[in-house]
Formats: sequence, structure tokens, C-alpha cells
Amino acid sequence: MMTEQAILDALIDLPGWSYDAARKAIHRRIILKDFPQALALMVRIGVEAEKRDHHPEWTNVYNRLDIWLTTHDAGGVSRRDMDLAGWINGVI
Ligand SMILES: C[C@H](O)[C@H](O)[C@H]1CNC2=NC(N)=NC(=O)C2=N1
Repeated sequence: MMTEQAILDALIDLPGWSYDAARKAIHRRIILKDFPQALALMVRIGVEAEKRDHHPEWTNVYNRLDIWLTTHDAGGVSRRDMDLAGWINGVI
């Protein structure tokens, strides 16, 4: 698990992501063109998440995708969340 200061420092290099202290997670909202685009991105992220055995918490409403990344095994944000957030930023 990372300290809150380490999380905030790491987020400087992750545009779009912020720390959600209540959920002990990092969060990004992504607005797509429409539902098929949102669903396609979820499939893409989902495949990568399964490969990494590191899975997002998320909600989708039509073209809006909210993603929270936290490490359940660690009880908070870890480097694995930062790595997956970086990967997501690279594909959107
Ligand atoms: C047994 C399995 O490897 C673990 O439960 C994995 C699965 N996916 C996971 N995903 C996330 N986000 N955090 C975890 O701690 C986690 N643990």
C-alpha cells in the first residue's frame, strides 16, 4: 500500500486520475462518444485486467465510464493501480 503523499505524487504523472480517499482508490471518469465505445473500452480494459489479475471497480451509464482502482489485497492503493492507470491512459 502507498501513503497518501506517495499516491498524490504518483498522480502528477497520471492525467485525469484523482485520489478518492473515501474509497481508498484512484478514480478517473471517461466520457466516450456512445455506449458501444464505452463497452469496447471496458472489454479492452477487462482483458488487460484479467491478464494482470488486477481488476477495476467501475460503473457505466451510457457513454460514461467511471473507474476506481484499488488493491483489495493491500487495503488501499498500490503500485499495481498506478501501473494499470498508466496503461489505461495509454489506450484512451
Ligand atoms: C485471488 C486473486 O488473485 C485476487 O483476489 C486478486 C484478483 N484481482 C484483484 N484486483 C484488485 N483490484 N485488487 C486485488 O487485490 C485483486 N486480487
